[in-house]
Amino acid sequence: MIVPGDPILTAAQMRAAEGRLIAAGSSVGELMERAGAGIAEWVHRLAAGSDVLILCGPGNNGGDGYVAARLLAGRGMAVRVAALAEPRTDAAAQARARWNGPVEPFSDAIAAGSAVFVDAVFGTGLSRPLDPTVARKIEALAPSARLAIAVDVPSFLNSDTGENLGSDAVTPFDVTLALGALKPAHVLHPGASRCGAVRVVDIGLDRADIPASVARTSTPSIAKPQPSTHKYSRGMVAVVGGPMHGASELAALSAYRAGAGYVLLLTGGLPHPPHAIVRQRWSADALADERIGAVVVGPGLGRDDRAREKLDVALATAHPLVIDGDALHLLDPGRLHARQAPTVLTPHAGEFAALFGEEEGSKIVRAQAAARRSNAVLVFKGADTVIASPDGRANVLPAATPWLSVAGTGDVLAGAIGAMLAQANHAPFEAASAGTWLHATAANMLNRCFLADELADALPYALERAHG
Ligand SMILES: NC(=O)C1=CN([C@@H]2O[C@H](COP(=O)(O)OP(=O)(O)OC[C@H]3O[C@@H](n4cnc5c(N)ncnc54)[C@H](OP(=O)(O)O)[C@@H]3O)[C@@H](O)[C@H]2O)[C@H](O)CC1
Ligand SMILES: [K+]
Repeated sequence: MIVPGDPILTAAQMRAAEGRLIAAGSSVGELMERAGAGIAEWVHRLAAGSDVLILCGPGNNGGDGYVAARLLAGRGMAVRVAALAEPRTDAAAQARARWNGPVEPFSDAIAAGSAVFVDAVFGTGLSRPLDPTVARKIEALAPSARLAIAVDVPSFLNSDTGENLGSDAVTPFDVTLALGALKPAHVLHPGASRCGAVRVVDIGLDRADIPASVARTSTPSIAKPQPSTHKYSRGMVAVVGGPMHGASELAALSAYRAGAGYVLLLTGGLPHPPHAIVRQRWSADALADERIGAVVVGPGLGRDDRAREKLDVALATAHPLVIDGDALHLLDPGRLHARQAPTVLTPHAGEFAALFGEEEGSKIVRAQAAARRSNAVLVFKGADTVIASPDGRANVLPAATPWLSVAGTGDVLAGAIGAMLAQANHAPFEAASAGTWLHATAANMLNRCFLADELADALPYALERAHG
């Protein structure tokens, strides 16, 4: 159901992949040549004849910069190079030696500026916060240039976490050329919002040979109904209601709009449109129907004893379960180990911290750890939503429109995931990834101040894209 997306590698995984290429006969110098050639190609295309300033650091990121400078000058472009420090690796020293032009001191380069700024100061080897004067200099150059291009990652970002190790200045690049593969800094905030357009430059890594357990979510492949399909095989979703009727109504509507064949809303409300939602009063045996493919509990549930009782009933069923909103406040994640059926949790940052604490590590690492601890699929929501499975796999959703930050969109997400989960053969990680993708894609299509109801109504258009 989910087509594997672009892999996202940590610095250690990149070094290991590089090591395997070297063991197979390549040299660091060759890899640097490929990286430099890829960068030169992009810079040549984007600079359109403008003069270029390349800032080089002491490691192999700087080495890539020297190679790109040589190749761009060879193509007749006006290139200036400035260095923060002398090269400290053999490959970077060789690349520096093959650059025939002058190397300006760092501070002079800043003063002169340039139309196109290429940041090759630090890449995956950044190991600590930047010296404030260095940070300020890089951060001054990027906005003053017509075009700012980062080699591998903007030099003030922790590649593994996306954390800003520069000053407090917000310095967005226009383009980031990720070498060999995406890194967490390209998809996790605040890093993701500093990278601009991210393009992966091929440096010869064999896709089959690099870890694919963490990837950017790609377009899912969701099956269309067939002539033999009936409402229960499309998926029956039960939404457990509570005192906030609107929230559970939204989740129910969204489950239909994401393709469910039957939606049961367990609430005390009187019938009202849309009449397709089957409303039934809550009772302890309301979830006994074996045809139910997924239960959504949490939107509008409340946090009182009655809500707790409903959550307990839902947890005790053998149905796949989406636990969202209020139910996350009532949940002891340790209890989920006893469940045989799949469980999906959809916390935002505050709910995540309340459930799992403020652990160290990137959002990906924290989501993976929480998934393992709770034996549930985690949808760790935010501008950089991470979906993690207890088996270690994780997907990071490409950035969605900030217009999603409006009441009710979480309820719509819970319903969409419920619909995916209820369909036959949809494993929970794939269902959660597909549901979040549909939700973000529908929001991107609207891309204006929409109501959560309208977001639910837009889901079929996103679904059409996933039908291939
Ligand atoms: N992995 C690959 O497949 C390839 C990667 N390439 C490029 O190489 C870089 C990674 O290169 P590396 O040399 O490991 O690291 P960096 O260039 O990012 O920088 C390391 C040097 O910078 C020093 N450092 C680190 N943090 C700071 C800081 N805050 N202030 C000052 N100096 C810092 C570090 O010093 P240490 O004291 O920490 O050792 C190093 O001297 C990758 O991003 C790609 O661009 C290859 O070109 C191709 C294959
Ligand atoms: K860089």
